[in-house]
Amino acid sequence: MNKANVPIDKSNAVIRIKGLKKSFGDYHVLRGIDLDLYQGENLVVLGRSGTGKSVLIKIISGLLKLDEGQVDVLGHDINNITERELRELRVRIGFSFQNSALYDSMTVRKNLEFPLVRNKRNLTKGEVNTAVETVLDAVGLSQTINQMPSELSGGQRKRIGIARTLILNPEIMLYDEPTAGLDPITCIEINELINEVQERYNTSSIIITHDLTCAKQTGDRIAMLLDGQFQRQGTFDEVFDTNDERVKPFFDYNFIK
Ligand SMILES: Nc1ncnc2c1ncn2[C@@H]1O[C@H](COP(=O)(O)OP(=O)(O)OP(=O)(O)O)[C@@H](O)[C@H]1O
Repeated sequence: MNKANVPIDKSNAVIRIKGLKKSFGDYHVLRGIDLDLYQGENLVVLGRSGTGKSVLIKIISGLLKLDEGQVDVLGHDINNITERELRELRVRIGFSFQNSALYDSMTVRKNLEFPLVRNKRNLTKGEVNTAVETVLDAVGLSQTINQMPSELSGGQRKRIGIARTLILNPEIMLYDEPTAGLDPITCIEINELINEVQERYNTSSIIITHDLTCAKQTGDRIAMLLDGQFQRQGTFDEVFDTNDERVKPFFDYNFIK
């Protein structure tokens, strides 16, 4: 699969992180993170379990306080922001969680309407319907509109979860292990969807994954978290062109060498 040729604006960082540190007691998880996410870019974050990828996402979305450093998201200093500004900022960020976080007792339509009705109260019924239909078309699942989540496959649930975040037209997408638990063909379809979202919605995304096929297919740039810092950054081939024993096993395991 060829990655879409989406223009990336390197003069415009939608997320700018400088010298970020975060510890829990004596455990120094993030030890001086520097990272920019550029407008239009898919940035893949790799790292072993427990290296702090989720902590990083939680800090970016204001769910966790940082200890030291500077984190700017869409022009807001996340450490100096009111609760109201933070709520408004979060609407501009789409989260795709591992478990898709759908409401089991609601149809696909109701699941998609929910964030819209909660965040944009003055929409007409017709506008809500159009938004639901547009976003379902974008994820290729128009036919599921009246189904319950329990009737969908894992891959379809993942798509509906992504549709539910897209319905608010986010500027930034944060994907937490988007292909975890899916079969290889569905993984490739989700990778393609991530690229379609980048193209169609003009989003800038951080994709956390252990899946190097996902990294290779979706990432314009790869950043690898090692010992609390992004010590390797670049294209997929640049990051893995190394004999570093902290890096090589990732590649060898994923591609069975
Ligand atoms: N609220 C918290 N209180 C104490 N320790 C925490 C807290 N949140 C995270 N940690 C610790 O920080 C470390 C990094 O956790 P994090 O969930 O970010 O890892 P991760 O890189 O996302 O791992 P995985 O790939 O397994 O999801 C872990 O050792 C975890 O136990």
